[in-house]
Amino acid sequence: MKLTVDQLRITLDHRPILHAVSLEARTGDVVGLIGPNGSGKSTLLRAVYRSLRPADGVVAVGGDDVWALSARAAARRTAAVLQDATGSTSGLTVTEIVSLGRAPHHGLLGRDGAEDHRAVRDAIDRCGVRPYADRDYASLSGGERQRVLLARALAQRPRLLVLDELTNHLDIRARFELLELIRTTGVTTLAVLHDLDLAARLCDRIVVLHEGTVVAAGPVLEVLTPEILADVFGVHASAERHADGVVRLTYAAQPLATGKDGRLFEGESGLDGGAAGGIGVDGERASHSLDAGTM
Ligand SMILES: Nc1ncnc2c1ncn2[C@@H]1O[C@H](COP(=O)(O)OP(=O)(O)OP(=O)(O)O)[C@@H](O)[C@H]1O
Repeated sequence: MKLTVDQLRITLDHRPILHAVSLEARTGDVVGLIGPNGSGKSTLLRAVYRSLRPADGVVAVGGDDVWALSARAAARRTAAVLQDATGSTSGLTVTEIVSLGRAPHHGLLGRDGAEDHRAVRDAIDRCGVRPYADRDYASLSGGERQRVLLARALAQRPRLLVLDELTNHLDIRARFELLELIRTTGVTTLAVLHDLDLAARLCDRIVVLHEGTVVAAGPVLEVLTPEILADVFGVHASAERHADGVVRLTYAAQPLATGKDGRLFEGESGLDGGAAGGIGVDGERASHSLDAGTM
């Protein structure tokens, strides 16, 4: 299902956090949400999965405003995997946790039917958690837990998947496996990612959030430009599609220099003060030289 966020404004504790944010994820697309710490990514996700009501603006999934749907109806469409969001899991096994994903589909009696069992079995197998399906969830490692939480989300058979730093605890192989899995689900996905290389690999499109405003959105190579990477993330970097079809980023060894007030000095990125993103860029040059290195 298509996700549309239109002119979303969110204020928390009298502080405007999101300023008229608009974005779109077409049906089946994997859209990456990137931006520096505190730029508003998690807040935006909370609004998308209907845990935070916006002051203004609309979040629509499949064309319906999520706040016009019941919480249950919205949960049948959208599943979220959040950072360290385990909820109340004490004493539950992995299979029981994954089964919780079926709750929005249950009738009044709340009993699991054949379809529920199939969805749980499928999700457990797809996410590779079968070897510890009978273990106490609390006894799992961080990476194992993250797989289980993805399995719970997939058991929900959502039409929109919302992921907040899903790959945090995962080793490099597990990251690739999980990202590949997400791509093969065909479910529309909005994923917050800090690792820009992973974002470039996983995503059809990328949205860059900076200080609560969308400063760039579009296909990976159109968005991960040296100017955006310097202006928003404060690094010298460039993205390039390699012969194997994978987009990789090359970073300079050091970040851009910052002044005493935390503002970025202009390095070699050729930015001017009016560049997209709005970080103030002083006219001075960084005093150090930047060696190009590959990560
Ligand atoms: N309940 C709240 N009251 C006031 N400010 C809040 C509240 N929750 C979050 N914020 C602030 O909103 C801003 C955006 O936070 P958010 O968690 O959405 O950022 P983020 O981009 O997800 O950051 P990170 O990459 O560090 O996880 C931050 O400055 C944060 O301190």
